[in-house]
Amino acid sequence: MVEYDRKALKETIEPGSLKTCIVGVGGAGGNVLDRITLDRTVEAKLVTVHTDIRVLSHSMSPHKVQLGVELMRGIGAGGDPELGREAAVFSREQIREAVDGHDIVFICTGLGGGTGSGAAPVIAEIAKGTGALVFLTATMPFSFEGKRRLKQAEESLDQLQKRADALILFENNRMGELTLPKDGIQKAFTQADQLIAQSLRAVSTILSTPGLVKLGLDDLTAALNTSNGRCLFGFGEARGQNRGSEAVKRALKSPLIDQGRLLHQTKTLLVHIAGGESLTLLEVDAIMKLLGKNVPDQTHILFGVAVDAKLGDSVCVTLLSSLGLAQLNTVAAAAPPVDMLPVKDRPMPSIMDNLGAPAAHAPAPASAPSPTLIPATAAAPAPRASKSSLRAELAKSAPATEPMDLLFRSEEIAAPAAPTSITSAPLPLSVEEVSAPEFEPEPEPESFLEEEPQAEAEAVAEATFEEEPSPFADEIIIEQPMAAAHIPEPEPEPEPVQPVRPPRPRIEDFITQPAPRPAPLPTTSLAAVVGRAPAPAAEDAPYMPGSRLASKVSEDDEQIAFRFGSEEDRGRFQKTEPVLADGGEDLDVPTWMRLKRKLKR
Ligand SMILES: Nc1nc2c(ncn2[C@@H]2O[C@H](COP(=O)(O)OP(=O)(O)OP(=O)(O)O)[C@@H](O)[C@H]2O)c(=O)[nH]1
Repeated sequence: MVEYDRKALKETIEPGSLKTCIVGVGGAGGNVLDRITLDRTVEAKLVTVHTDIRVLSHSMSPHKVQLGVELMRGIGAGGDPELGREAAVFSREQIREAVDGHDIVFICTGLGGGTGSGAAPVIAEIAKGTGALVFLTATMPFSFEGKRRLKQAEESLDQLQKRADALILFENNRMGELTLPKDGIQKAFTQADQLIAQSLRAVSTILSTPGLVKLGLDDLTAALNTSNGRCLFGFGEARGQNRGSEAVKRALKSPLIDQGRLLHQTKTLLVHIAGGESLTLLEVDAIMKLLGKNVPDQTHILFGVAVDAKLGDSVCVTLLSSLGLAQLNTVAAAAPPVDMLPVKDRPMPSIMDNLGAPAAHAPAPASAPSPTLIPATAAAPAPRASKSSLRAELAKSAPATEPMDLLFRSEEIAAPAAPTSITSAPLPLSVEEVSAPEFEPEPEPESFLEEEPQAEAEAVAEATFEEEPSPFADEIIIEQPMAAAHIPEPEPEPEPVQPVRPPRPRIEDFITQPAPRPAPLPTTSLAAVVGRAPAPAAEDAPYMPGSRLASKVSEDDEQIAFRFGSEEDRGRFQKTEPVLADGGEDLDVPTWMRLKRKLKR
């Protein structure tokens, strides 16, 4: 019999020995982090990062990083992922400092906006660079938020897929169903945040708590590995006499698995059972049997059990899987309610039955396919359930051969490991597992971090803060000749035009009062000219500098043709005959000069 050396296990992997960091990015990520901070149930460093200083200052998390301080000046990314990305690249050193030295980094965000969608892929890249395992927990936008947000979310997701080790995606649409329509959006968000926080807690517990039957990153990625998949997550906790079955029922009630209906479609389901010292094998067996009635025979069940004294007399059941988006929508619309599903009389393979079986790795008979359990063990007569704890039962009844390898996979964790590399992080994970042949080797994503931060920042600052051309610019230029046209005396030599933008006229000036006009001219003004001529109706309108009206030339003005006097400076064309275009403008004269020289014929 293989002795289960509990002390040895404790010495090698104390709960919490894996250092975990949770980074909430942007508004949605920050909200989830606030929830986790309030709950105080996850042992992790909590860091909120945001471009928006106001939101950041209200965050409850103990660590905060303001992204792109000089670049963004504390203002949010305004829904532009490009700005979010640039801000994160700008603050890469602060991000690295925050996540460095952790074995697992969870990045939690809402996709679709600017900061989360833009910064999360950069943060994922930085975190991976420190050697951590990177998990992304993200929401996809509500459909009412429009196609642009969805597109931004999908583009960001694409970048994240190349950088994170596993993605846990939630549909905000589905989480909106957690509340009654009358409850209001605030409650919908709160519920959604609670669920996300719960899933983060569950996943970090699964990864960091030493288990009797340990689940690792490979199991997690297998459960979540569906193309364009959305997370199916259920969690139940119960105490008391029927705590096992009660916990399963609660987990199945999760709206994210649609009262258990969606489990009928999943190919892989991760089941994690955790309890205090009093957890019995009988309870684990009963939980798995109950679950067996809710999943198809072909489902690949990844199964883990952990005993954690902190749980006291509680039993917790976590269900984790994923389903493709299209499938999710069709199933959710078509599947019958769980009550209407035929109760399966198929017996679930019993963990109790399996204990003590010599042929541990014998495949299940083809005629009786069963949900694949890890560890998969062959059927054997069930030992009588006793009141003793699960550990004691396992230790007593486990065979002396290979199965214990599987049951105590956590022993693998004890292998000495350099802390900086992902593959050597103290997880039951090896290079071979990561690059298993069923996974297509993906090309390395292009790095966000190649440019020097300062150069990048300067380039962005230039691009970001350059003033937009005034919509009134052309009118303003046209306005100048209109005023200058009435100068009776030859002007002094015009100054070369400086590339200085004229002050932008304010809209109020147009509405309430005339904008400041050029200095009054000694003889004529446009008003005077127009007054002398039989003015068309439109000309009676108040003078509005910058408007099209100001540049409009009446029939009479047409006759005020443009002709240069002999003393006019025509530059290098001084000695040639002017080339006159329609309206009498000399096209040989530079435009800026010509426009200032409209003279009465
Ligand atoms: N579940 C949940 N989703 C949210 C919450 N707030 C926002 N979202 C979703 O997350 C998306 C991004 O919103 P924010 O996180 O506010 O945006 P941001 O990433 O901070 O980006 P900017 O505001 O543009 O700087 C939205 O389109 C929503 O779908 C929240 O509190 N809970």
